[in-house]
Amino acid sequence: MNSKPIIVALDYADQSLALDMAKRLDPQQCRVKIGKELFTLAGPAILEKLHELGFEVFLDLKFHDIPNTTAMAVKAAAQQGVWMVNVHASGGRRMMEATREVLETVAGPKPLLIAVTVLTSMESADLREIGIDLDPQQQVLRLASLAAASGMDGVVCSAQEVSVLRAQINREFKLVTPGIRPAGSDQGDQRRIMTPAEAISAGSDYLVIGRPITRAADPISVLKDINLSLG
Ligand SMILES: O=c1ccn([C@@H]2O[C@H](COP(=O)(O)O)[C@@H](O)[C@H]2O)c(=O)[nH]1
Repeated sequence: MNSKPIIVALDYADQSLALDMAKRLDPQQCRVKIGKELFTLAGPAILEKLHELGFEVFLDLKFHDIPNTTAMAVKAAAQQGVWMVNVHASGGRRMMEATREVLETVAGPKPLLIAVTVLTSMESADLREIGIDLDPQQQVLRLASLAAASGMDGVVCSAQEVSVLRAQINREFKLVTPGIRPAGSDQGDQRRIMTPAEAISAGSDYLVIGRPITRAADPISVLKDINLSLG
């Protein structure tokens, strides 16, 4: 297990709430993630503020567009100094390869480039409705193998697929898993879930956790307990 596997999802409708939470968190204990809601509200300034607080930031905008547009968006993210950025694997090989190639033109440290496979909120019935007659695990395996062949550093998947992926893909390939729910916490809109300790023992590299921490009465003690549960 890496020394800092938790990524706290700062999903807030107000940047001051996100920054208040960030100031309570310790950058030695976790990384943070900015998603569509907060980035749309606050823009790149929020990244700068989190960097000033000492955090490594996962910019979770899940880019999905034609190759040139996606590559330029990834380049812009890299220029903001983010630690991790992602695209949708379903954008295809040429799109992912374009994002890998564009990072070669960026000076300085490069972000981890990660592809989203099947959203953790989706189950078989959701896939069927969009014309995919595979179960989530089969579709995750298919997209993860395409992502690896297209030069990605890893994938977003659910922890439920991690042990199967670990058996097939090299150890350096990062497995980033949202849909993490400590025992007894509300599942909400997530469908393919696992507890933090189960996800780590299955082989997840990074656990993305939002509401179970940020909506808790005492977020810092929840984060501490989760870190302790990982051993
Ligand atoms: O497949 C995916 C990809 C991204 N996410 C993001 O992770 C967090 C999870 O938040 P919780 O509150 O712990 O459910 C959220 O920001 C999602 O946008 C995901 O859940 N699943």
